[in-house]
Amino acid sequence: MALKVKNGFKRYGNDKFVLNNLNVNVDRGEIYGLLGASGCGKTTLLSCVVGLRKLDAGEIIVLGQDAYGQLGGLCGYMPQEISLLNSLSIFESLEYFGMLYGMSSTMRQSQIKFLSTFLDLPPLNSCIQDLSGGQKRRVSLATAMIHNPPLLVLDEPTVGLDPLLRQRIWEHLVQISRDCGTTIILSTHYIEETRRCDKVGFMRGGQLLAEASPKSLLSQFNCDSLESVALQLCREDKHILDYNENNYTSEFNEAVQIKSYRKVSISMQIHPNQITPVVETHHHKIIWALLMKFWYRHLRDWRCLTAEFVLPIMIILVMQNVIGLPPRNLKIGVLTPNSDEYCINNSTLTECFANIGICNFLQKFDDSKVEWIPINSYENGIQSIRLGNTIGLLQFPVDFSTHFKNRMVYRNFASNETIQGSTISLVMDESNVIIASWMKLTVVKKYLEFISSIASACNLNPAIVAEPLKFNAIYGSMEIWKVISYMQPGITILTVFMLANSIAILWVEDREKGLEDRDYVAGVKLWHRMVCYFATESIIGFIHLVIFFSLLTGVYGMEIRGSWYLAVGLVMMTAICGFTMGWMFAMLKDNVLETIILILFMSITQASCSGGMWPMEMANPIYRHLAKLLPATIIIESFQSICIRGWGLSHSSVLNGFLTASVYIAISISVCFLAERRRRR
Ligand SMILES: Nc1ncnc2c1ncn2[C@@H]1O[C@H](COP(=O)(O)OP(=O)(O)OP(=O)(O)O)[C@@H](O)[C@H]1O
Repeated sequence: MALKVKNGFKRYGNDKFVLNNLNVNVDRGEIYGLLGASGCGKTTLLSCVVGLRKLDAGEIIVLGQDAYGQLGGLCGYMPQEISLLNSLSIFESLEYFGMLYGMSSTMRQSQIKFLSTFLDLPPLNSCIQDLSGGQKRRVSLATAMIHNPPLLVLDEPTVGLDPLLRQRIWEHLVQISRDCGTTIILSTHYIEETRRCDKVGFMRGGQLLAEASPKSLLSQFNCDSLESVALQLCREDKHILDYNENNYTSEFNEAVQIKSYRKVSISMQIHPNQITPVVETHHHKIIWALLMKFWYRHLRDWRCLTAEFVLPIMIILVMQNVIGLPPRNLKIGVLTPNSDEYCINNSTLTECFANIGICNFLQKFDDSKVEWIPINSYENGIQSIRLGNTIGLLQFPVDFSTHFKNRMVYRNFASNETIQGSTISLVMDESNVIIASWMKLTVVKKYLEFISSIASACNLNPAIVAEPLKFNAIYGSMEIWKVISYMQPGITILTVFMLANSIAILWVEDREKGLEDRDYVAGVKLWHRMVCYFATESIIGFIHLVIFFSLLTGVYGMEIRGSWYLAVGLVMMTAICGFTMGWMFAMLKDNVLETIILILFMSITQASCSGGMWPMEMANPIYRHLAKLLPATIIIESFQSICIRGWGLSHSSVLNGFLTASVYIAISISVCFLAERRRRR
């Protein structure tokens, strides 16, 4: 027996049973036509037959294999959807499946030649995405038949094909079933074409109403067409009270009731080839085929090319040219009450107190960063800020130079008038806190330079007037506002992680289009996919690494003070961690949009809470602890320690980065296997 389903039950979640105590018997070499209304459970039954789903209860024996699982080369499966990769050509698609089934190159070539003539396929170099619906179905049928399997499971194979081609296909199916003993199980909505079947099964509400040869059904029901038999079977089904006869064309109405199994007769056809075939899996050919597919897809799909190569370059360019650069052309109003003292002596700046003018102070500023806008009154200065024409007002009191000189000369004995007359005031638009902070820091720095130059001109040690504070850097730079050097390691890790994560989208897209299921039936296991994704994604991760390191260190002066091996190793571990987590997302989600939202959620959370852009020391303590659960947090800290501090593996901070990545990789892979087990139930 080729297929035996005994008391099969199946339902999705807690819904009603889709297969409800179903019994099906298909002999070897038989063509079995499965008929029934849309939604009666034909596809569900076929997916259980090919091992995509498990029955909830009951028994299913396929080609003598009392096991649920992949049939590999034993079965050729044509699902209802096209389920072919759009970016491959017809030839590549057929080659791909031929390789999955472990066919030799010569066998593949001769089968492709035969099928392309027999099914009247378009030129073999045509891309799948450029084919019409009918052409795609023919290619899909060809891929199911490429390896001459002992069992063909075809879900609506002739939909959308012209009558001549349908006729040819039927002739071929009859021929291979007679000559090669191929068992063919197919579902169709064209009732009359199943006259050529050895047996037909009428399905309704998850059960078979009848199962017999077309001839015996016609004589049993005394009808001249199978369509009339179907109609009569429905009429006789007394549980269906509201059946509307006029609505019946090629469909049954849906009704799910528990009914007793009614077998009309069984046409037994014994074929000499009754030995149970053995499922053979050619692991190396499967991996090679998958690698070929992934490679072509990555090279041909512009979305992959953009995400993988253009996006990282764009991120670096945007980051380096936007974040952390000093401001340019900040418009600051400057109020100097009596303009004649603006510059008291512009010629001999080396004389004591000759460089004490307002202009000497303002000249300390970089013209490209600050643009001084002369203002004639305090009110106008404030108005100018309110109107958004300037972002601040630097106000000098009347006789600033004289008072400032007196303040330096009299020091402790300076009067209040002198102190007030030498005090510069700055009013800022504080709505932009980053610009305001930069300006205030810069004014203090320039003020210290200003008085230091006055001290030098008066033959005093400038250190006397400097602030009595000394700052030193063990790691990092003393340059104020060098935020970018803090962010570079974080952004590298976050971007590599996010890009690697996005593999989940391709994986789920394949599942949505039925590619994953079709591969599964052909013998592709989860670990095969993982090996191939590991190989391709590691290469892509390495390319990202080269892009990041060459641009950041080569062009933008990022320093790697520690070991390059460690830095490269950690970024590669990040990529692996990112794509294995991507696999995990893909195994947990079935919808592309949900997957994109999940990746976005992960990326945004990590970007803001992992310490890559903003130090977690400044975060709420609860968040600070929670952030440690994000994979990027500890990895970023580790990468910062390697790049900025030059630390090695002996520092726990660096070691923890590698350990964290390893733990997340292990968790993700384990979840994938668990999810796969659950999925195939
Ligand atoms: N993955 C799923 N999750 C939940 N319900 C499902 C799922 N797949 C199918 N169903 C439900 O199971 C029932 C049977 O679906 P199935 O696809 O097997 O019918 P069918 O006879 O093949 O229909 P058609 O002829 O239109 O292809 C339908 O009611 C459908 O909504």
